[in-house]
Amino acid sequence: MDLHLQDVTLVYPDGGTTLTAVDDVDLTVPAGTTTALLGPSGAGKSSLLAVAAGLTRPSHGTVTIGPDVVFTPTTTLAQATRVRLERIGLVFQSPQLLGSLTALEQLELHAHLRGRRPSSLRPRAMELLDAVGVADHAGKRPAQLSGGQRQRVAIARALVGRPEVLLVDEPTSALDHERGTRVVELITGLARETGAATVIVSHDASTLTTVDATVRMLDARIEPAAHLATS
Ligand SMILES: Nc1ncnc2c1ncn2[C@@H]1O[C@H](COP(=O)(O)OP(=O)(O)OP(=O)(O)O)[C@@H](O)[C@H]1O
Repeated sequence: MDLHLQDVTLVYPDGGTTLTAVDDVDLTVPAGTTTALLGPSGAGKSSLLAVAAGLTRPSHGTVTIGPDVVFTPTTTLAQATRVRLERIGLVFQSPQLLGSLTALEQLELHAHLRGRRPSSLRPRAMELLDAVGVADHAGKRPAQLSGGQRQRVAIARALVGRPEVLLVDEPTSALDHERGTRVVELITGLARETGAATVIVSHDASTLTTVDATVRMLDARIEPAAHLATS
């Protein structure tokens, strides 16, 4: 399903005044494609991702997945949580894995919480761990994995619920250039395979050689940029 943000504005209270973190943004991400969101610190990238994820209600505008308007200024916390659980995969800057679970168990628990049938969980979880190149480490806990391997487990975990939308915040910030490029390549490949409309927030344009489109945020607004994949 396509992800569509329409006329999205996000205003934070800021002491006695307000701060507009996202200002009237329109963004469409077609199903199965990856859009990179670039821009300087403070431009509003994480704020826009938080609105797309239903973690923050937009002050104005709507977020749509396929034909369904999912987030508006009046969406309740319960409604937003349900949409996030059922339709959206999130990967945060730090992988946020549970210390006591193995890599395989991280995925199984995640899928279970999203109501997937137990019989289908393990094969799908192993398939995804294999796709991100950590199948050999399925029985290891986070402390036994490298930073890059933990990031890969987090990406696999976000996809195990078969989300229609995948939102990834700074996946390469802790990685060197080569590993960062490979992680972006992995995400764009998985987006194509699974059909997830994917957004990657990044500081590092040099790792984004495989994305379908890139847009730049500046001072809370978005400006269209070149299609990297064809350049
Ligand atoms: N919870 C909040 N309350 C008030 N202001 C906020 C809040 N979160 C972010 N801001 C402000 O909103 C603006 C946009 O912040 P945001 O984190 O979205 O930018 P960013 O582009 O993701 O930056 P970075 O690349 O440094 O993560 C900044 O001016 C920031 O100070």
